[in-house]
Amino acid sequence: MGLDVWLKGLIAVYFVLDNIKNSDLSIKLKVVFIKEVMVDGIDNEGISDIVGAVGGETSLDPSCLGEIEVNGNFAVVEVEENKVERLVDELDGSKVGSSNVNVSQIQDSDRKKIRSIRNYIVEKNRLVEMERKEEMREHEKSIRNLSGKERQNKGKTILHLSGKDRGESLEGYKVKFMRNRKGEKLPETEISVSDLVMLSKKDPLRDDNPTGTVIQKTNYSITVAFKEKPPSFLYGKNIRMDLYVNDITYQRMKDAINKMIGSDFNSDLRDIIIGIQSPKERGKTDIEKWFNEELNYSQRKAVARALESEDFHLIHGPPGTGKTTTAIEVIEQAISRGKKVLVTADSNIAVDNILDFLLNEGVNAVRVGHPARVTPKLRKNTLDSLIRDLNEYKESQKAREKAFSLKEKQENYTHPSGRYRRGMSDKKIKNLAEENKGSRGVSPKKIKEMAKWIKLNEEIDKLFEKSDKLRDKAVKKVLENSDVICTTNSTAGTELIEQMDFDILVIDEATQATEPSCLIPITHANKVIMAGDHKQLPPTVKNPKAKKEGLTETLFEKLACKHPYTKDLLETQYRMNEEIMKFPSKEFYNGKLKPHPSVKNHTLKDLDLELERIEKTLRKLLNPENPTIFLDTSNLNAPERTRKDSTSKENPKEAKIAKNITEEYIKAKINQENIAIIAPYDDQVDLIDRKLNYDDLEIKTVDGFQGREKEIIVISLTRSNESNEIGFLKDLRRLNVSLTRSKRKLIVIGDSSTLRKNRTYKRLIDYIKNQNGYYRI
Ligand SMILES: Nc1ncnc2c1ncn2[C@@H]1O[C@H](COP(=O)(O)OP(=O)(O)OP(=O)(O)O)[C@@H](O)[C@H]1O
Repeated sequence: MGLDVWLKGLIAVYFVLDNIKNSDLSIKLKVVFIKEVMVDGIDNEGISDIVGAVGGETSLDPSCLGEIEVNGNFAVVEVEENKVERLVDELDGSKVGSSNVNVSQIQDSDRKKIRSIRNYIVEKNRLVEMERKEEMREHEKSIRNLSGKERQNKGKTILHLSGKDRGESLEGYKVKFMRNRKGEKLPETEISVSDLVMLSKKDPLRDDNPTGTVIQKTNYSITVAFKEKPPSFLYGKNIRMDLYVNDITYQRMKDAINKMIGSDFNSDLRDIIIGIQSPKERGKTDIEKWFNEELNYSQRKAVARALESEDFHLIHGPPGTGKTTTAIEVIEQAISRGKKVLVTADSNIAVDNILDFLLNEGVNAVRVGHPARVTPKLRKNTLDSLIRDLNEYKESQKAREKAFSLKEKQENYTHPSGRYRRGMSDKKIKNLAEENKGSRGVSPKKIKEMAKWIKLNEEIDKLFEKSDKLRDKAVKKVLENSDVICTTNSTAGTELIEQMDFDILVIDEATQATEPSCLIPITHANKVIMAGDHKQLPPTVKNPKAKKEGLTETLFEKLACKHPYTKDLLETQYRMNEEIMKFPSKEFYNGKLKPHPSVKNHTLKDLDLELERIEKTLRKLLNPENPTIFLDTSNLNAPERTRKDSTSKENPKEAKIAKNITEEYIKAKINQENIAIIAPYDDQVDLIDRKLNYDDLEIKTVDGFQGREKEIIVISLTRSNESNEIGFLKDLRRLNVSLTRSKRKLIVIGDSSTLRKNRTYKRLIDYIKNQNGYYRI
């Protein structure tokens, strides 16, 4: 038996059956030390592409490879140790399939770390994909289960449209859609400016139907911008428009997750996110000048500590404590230290809110995003608008216009299609034309025409290329000259800022964004400051399994729990009367909230109500000097009910009470804009909404009212049943949001016998009783 042994390390063992000659069995045992290399930058390539690349691009035999594990855009490949150097040398920078890859050896000490990164990437991609599929499923289900007409009645579809070409602009190729019948108004619809829509002719489920963004809407027309040239069927009749799912955000989340393995991601930030490293010790920052002199102690402390931190800092801002105000000071201080700042939030509204603050402070900020999704008054600050003033952009437009006019001219000549081309190359056609010759049965005249077409085409291509380059230059100029770039988390994944790096990223409303969503801007950042409140509602996740498995746990919350010292609590609130504040402060913020003196004792009394107009029996209840009221319906027999096919709840008697209270206040000359009615359930909101008809009165779900405030808030808790079920009222973050929206008066309507079974609700009722605000009806 011949035995060869290399005993450098005992990792892989090959048994090679050797010299099998009749019964003379010889076993050659070869022990090979195996190393791992990382192949980073693959796109859709798989194991066979990697094996193929080793065979094709290197001088190695692929049999030197062991196990290959592909994850997203990287792969970990086992290789015989003595081949590692050659593999890295020869494959690094070359191609695997159609991707250029970086190849590096994985050091033994890095192996554990890489496993953690790999697990994180696989896990987060899985959750994002679950959620993406859920959204698609919901959309498809609705299209399958409802007729076009039914969807139109629900405001999700518009039927019988016909498109008109409205040319090309920065927003893309524009098509204006109107009803087939001239002059017919559009039906009432949810589809509005900035929505993504899908257009179809016969089958709204075809996956090649074009999608675009609504850029303008009137009573008679909707104009949509398409990124790609739209198909001509849109200019026919009976086109259908459906509200669609925005898939690009999911793609960007996955791209950001996959980037965590490569050099594109700051490794300290990555390791903290993944949980294998702790945030670093802070430096020391002296702040000589405050941009906002009114900042209170806890806000100043948070600003200083945010500037001092090396990697992550969290500003925990309970309701009305000035999270955004504090974040603005951080940004201004950072700019004054010569830093470049990226500011994001999950929603366009939140980005516009912080941009508005910044512009009022005179900060040089630009908004990146589709102008249709930006508040009209801020549109002049969008990138699209700012580049228009630059010569580069003007030149780019000129080149584009010229290209289009050449395209028109081109139509006069014969297109070198298969029929006339007959296998001839462009060069050959041009040569023949110069020599005034025909060929392959094509006349010299046709050859000349085709040559002209080809030359024009070359000119057009050059013009488009020039136009794109000039436009890119203009974009770069605006972005480089701005101190701050504001955009949504999702749009931080746009190619416009792909190459940019920022010293500091500020994410506002960070507890409303999923972790994968925050990763998109973090790929550009060296340090991250997040403002949010994890005691309020988390981001909405539709897939119940993804929710259960952690997609609602935000990065803010994860870091706040794991590294509490990275977090500063803002303690002074500028919204609620002290009596309204006390209960949520005790329950959710360890009693740390303090009312600013300007709000501590404010009540409805300051608003000059005409109380004599309020019905006598209700005067005590609506008493302006009493800030918190609980109206108990337990003696009233006011049960909840469930609509057919609905998972939501409604409570007609509570709806009636909410209506009466609100109308009494309106009678007493409270401005409608100062009141809101909120309820945890959609169906209850809908029921109340149908009972009241005031233009400026807001009736919203609790979730939809997060981040907002009113002088008076009426809450209808809705649940009332024999089994004392309170459903998703059990999520106390929802209770926290409900109780912290009002400035001067909070009226809670609910059935104490159902609610009291939950200890927190019981304490709430007892607290209001103690404040003399409890009434049984
Ligand atoms: N130091 C301060 N002095 C005076 N007013 C302040 C101060 N800080 C914040 N405010 C005021 O408090 C209000 C809430 O501030 P801001 O919008 O920054 O809070 P927020 O925490 O982001 O709000 P929300 O809880 O609604 O998300 C604003 O009207 C703001 O001007």
